[in-house]
Amino acid sequence: MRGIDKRDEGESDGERLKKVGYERETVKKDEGGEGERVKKEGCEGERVKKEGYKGEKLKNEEGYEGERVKKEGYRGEKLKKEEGCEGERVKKEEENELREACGVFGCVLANRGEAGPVDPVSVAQVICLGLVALQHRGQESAGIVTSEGRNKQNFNCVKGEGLVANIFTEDKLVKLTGDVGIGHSRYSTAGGRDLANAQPFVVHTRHGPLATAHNGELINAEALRKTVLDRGVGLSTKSDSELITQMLSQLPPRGEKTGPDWGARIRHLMEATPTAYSLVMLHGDTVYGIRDPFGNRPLCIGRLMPVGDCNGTARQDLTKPLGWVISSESCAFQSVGATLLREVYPGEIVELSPNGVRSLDIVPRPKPAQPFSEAHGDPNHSDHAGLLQAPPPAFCIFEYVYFARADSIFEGQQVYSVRRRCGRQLAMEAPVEADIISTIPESATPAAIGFSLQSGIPYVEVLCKNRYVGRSFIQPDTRSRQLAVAKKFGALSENLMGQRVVLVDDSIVRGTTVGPIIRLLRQAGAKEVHIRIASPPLQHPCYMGINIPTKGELLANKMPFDELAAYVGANSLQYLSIEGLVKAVREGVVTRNNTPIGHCTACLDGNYPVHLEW
Ligand SMILES: O=P(O)(O)OC[C@H]1O[C@H](OP(=O)(O)OP(=O)(O)O)[C@H](O)[C@@H]1O
Ligand SMILES: NC(=O)CC[C@H](N)C(=O)O
Repeated sequence: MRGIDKRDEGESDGERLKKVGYERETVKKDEGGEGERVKKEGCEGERVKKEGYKGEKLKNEEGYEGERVKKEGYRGEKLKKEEGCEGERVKKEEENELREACGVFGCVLANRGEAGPVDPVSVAQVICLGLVALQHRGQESAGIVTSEGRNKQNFNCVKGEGLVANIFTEDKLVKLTGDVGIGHSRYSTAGGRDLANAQPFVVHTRHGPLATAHNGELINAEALRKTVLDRGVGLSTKSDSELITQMLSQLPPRGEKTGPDWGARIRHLMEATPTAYSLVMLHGDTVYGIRDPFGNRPLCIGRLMPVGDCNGTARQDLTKPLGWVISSESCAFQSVGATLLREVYPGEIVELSPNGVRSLDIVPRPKPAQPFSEAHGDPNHSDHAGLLQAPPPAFCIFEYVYFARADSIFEGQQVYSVRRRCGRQLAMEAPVEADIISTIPESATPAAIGFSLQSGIPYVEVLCKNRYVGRSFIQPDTRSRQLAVAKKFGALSENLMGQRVVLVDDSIVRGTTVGPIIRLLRQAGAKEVHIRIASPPLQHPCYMGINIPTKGELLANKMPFDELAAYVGANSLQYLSIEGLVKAVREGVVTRNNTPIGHCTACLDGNYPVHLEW
């Protein structure tokens, strides 16, 4: 067996967590403030204890001082109803790619008090670096908004179209002053791709400016939009994210007695829309992190740590965080010098302020028997007991398969490890006699390695990837898409000449990639090419933040599975089963106290986590 790192095999949970930097927190005083941190065990930190909805006492979390702590058109317009099945997206040429979700990022510098001098940290720089690390999630536009504190009536804001590094040049970053801010990198799912729809969105409220950045797509955006417009509030775009910002600027149903009650406002929003969103929201000197009750999109919190001097003589206390960061994926923490604190729980509202991190609330998932509109229409609705009967979370399983960066951590496990397990599982489900196992770089590489480990067939690279060609292609026609594949890959002919090759990919969407690559390998001398896909067939559209082409364009829907191999020119083609994928994912999930686990597999089996009311 060549080219395989076997060190990872057979490791314990603890070893794995240690290796990936996942923290098992213990009570520790003096973490960026006076309070004690909540003891956490593994991925599932302690849920806040609540005494009623308003005025509840919340346990301190992270150094908190006090005791209390696409296009034009909406989803409905984009869909055409089909008899007896969920709506299908209206075909739009530029929507035909499997495209990523957006990336959100936020940063707050700590109130250091007597802690002594620290190296200056530019929040704008931190957010910019964070967005570069999240670039794979969205490449259409990006934005950063910073705040200079509670009493300022304006935010600093820079937005632009294209890649993060091209937008945030030095001259732009210096204008983004302030010790707190949020950022966004976007792939559109609602509203156009242009600058008008770039995020964060900013509105001026009676309590000063408010900014939000959103990853996801509201399943009931059309109804919410109507509600907002019926109140006489105008919207400047068709973006569901602007809608969120508008809803947050409104008073909660019970009003506010002294100043803004952001917890109540956010909760009101969450009760009005169950999924899909992970949000960062900026007001004054505080960033709020919000994850929808189904936890469909990822969100995690990190500590921004001092970096020691090059000569090893630290000029500052390395144990005290410089601040806190919040991100769609933990991969961004490494880039900014932060460590993962924990993931935000499904339904949780967290507050990151100069005093630390605290959990404000956890909003339950609506019970399936209870129509969603009834639950949120009732002002007395605070059915925490109902949590037990609520449906399980629905974290997007495709984050593991394709979207996320392999070094990110979800549910206490590294994405890379999950992908490798998928490859192992695939080798068990769909073995094949061959000489070498290889990958279509790069999301599929861990799965190919897993396949190799399981089968005992060596892993050998057969494709050279041009690193300057982007991850996904937005090409207007089939010829451009096929040439795009040729532009991206070259064959390593000496590695594959006369070989029976098993080529592992993470997914097939339209089949644009796999066919030309098979031809490339055959022309380079491959004797046989067997395709193994480390995910089940993609057969249904996603309405929760990922642009998946129409049903009719998905290769898996075009013909019976046993005809696919011949269609793409492979000797054989097989997919991982849904059960196999779920098993590979859940094997490494770290939970606490029987906290429910759940994943959204709607794009694979059509089981959407919430009944779609159209
Ligand atoms: O069937 P298709 O329509 O061709 O789409 C599927 C392909 O798209 C993705 O590659 P991409 O280049 O986006 O990402 P990667 O480099 O991260 O693997 C994915 O990894 C598949 O190879
Ligand atoms: N991909 C996403 O998460 C998109 C967020 C939001 N719906 C938008 O279109 O801007």
